[in-house]
Amino acid sequence: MELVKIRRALHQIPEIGFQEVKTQAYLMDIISQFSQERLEIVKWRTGIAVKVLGENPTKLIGWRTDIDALPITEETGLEFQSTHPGFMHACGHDVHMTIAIGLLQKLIEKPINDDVVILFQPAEEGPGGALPFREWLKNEKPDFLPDMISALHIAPELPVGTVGTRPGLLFANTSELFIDLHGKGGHAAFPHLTEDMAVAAASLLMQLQTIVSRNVNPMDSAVLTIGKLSAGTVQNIIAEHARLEGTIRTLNSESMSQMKKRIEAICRAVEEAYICRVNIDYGSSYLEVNNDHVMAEKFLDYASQVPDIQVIRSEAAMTGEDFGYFTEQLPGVMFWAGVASSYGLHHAKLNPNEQVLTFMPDFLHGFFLEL
Ligand SMILES: CC(=O)N[C@@H](CCC[C@H](N)C(=O)O)C(=O)O
Repeated sequence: MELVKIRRALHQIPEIGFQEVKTQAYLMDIISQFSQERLEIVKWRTGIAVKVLGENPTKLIGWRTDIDALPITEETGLEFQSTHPGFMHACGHDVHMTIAIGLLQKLIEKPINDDVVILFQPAEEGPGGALPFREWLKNEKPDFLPDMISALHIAPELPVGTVGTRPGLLFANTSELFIDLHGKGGHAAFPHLTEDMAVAAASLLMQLQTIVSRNVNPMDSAVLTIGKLSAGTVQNIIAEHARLEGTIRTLNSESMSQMKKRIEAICRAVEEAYICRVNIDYGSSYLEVNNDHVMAEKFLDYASQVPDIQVIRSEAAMTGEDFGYFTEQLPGVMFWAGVASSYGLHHAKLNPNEQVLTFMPDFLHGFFLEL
């Protein structure tokens, strides 16, 4: 199968978490074109689990790919750009899925001893598919729950052919953050008769930015990003509603609770100061990704012996990944795979180099032989 063609087809139909209907149908169609002799397939919501039976299995090896996209309007200008206005595979999950398809093909053509399950998991960007998928496998399809699991994430800043990971903590603990402010709006000419939620939100945004610099231990690490701020309706009406949407990232759950306490205290103070109601919703949260030491070292060792592959020991990053729910209960390893794009993850011009598709399935097949 031509992987570039598959990646481009998937790139054209980006869908957000739990709406990956066309994506699931497309993947099912591709999977149905393979010899079915060694395959067992189950669907879970918009996801799929495909088991490839091995020659002489002693364990079930898992590979996870995420399948969802982001609400971003693509600006790459590529001939195969998104056909879904306002949505884009801006985090590389189209590349992840294609690599998984390539791996599936390799495993069918050259079965290994062990069984392998490939999980096509929805909703990584939100609200999180890993935890409910894991629980469903445990409760409903225990034969599809792997004994160990691995996954990759594209890294635009790394050259193609470079892979990197580290034993232990790789990615942060995350929580989404949605804050709504409600007050009395009114005519732009009579501010003294209103409570302006645009001003309250602006003040709140600035105060939230003091949490990392003033409340978090400088020897620890944390991020509080407000990615979206909206207020009001038109230019000459004082806003009665404002909304901040963001994310909190820490390296452990204690720092996460401490940051939430400070957010709540600041919101209470804003309520008082700006005479309004402030409602906080933490949306979904992800556990940190903790790589199993043995698997990560095995991966680094293996990769360092593969010709034309450069290996780095990565730093931990404040990225979030619901793959953390797999590493919570299973030995697992996640790694970065370079795709040399001048625009990064979550950017409307992200353009991963498709060269990665030419060797990654083989590389993973080789890694599975080492496990
Ligand atoms: C790999 C990656 O970019 N993951 C996302 C996960 C987002 C989780 C959630 N929606 C949040 O924003 O907290 C990331 O932004 O790191």
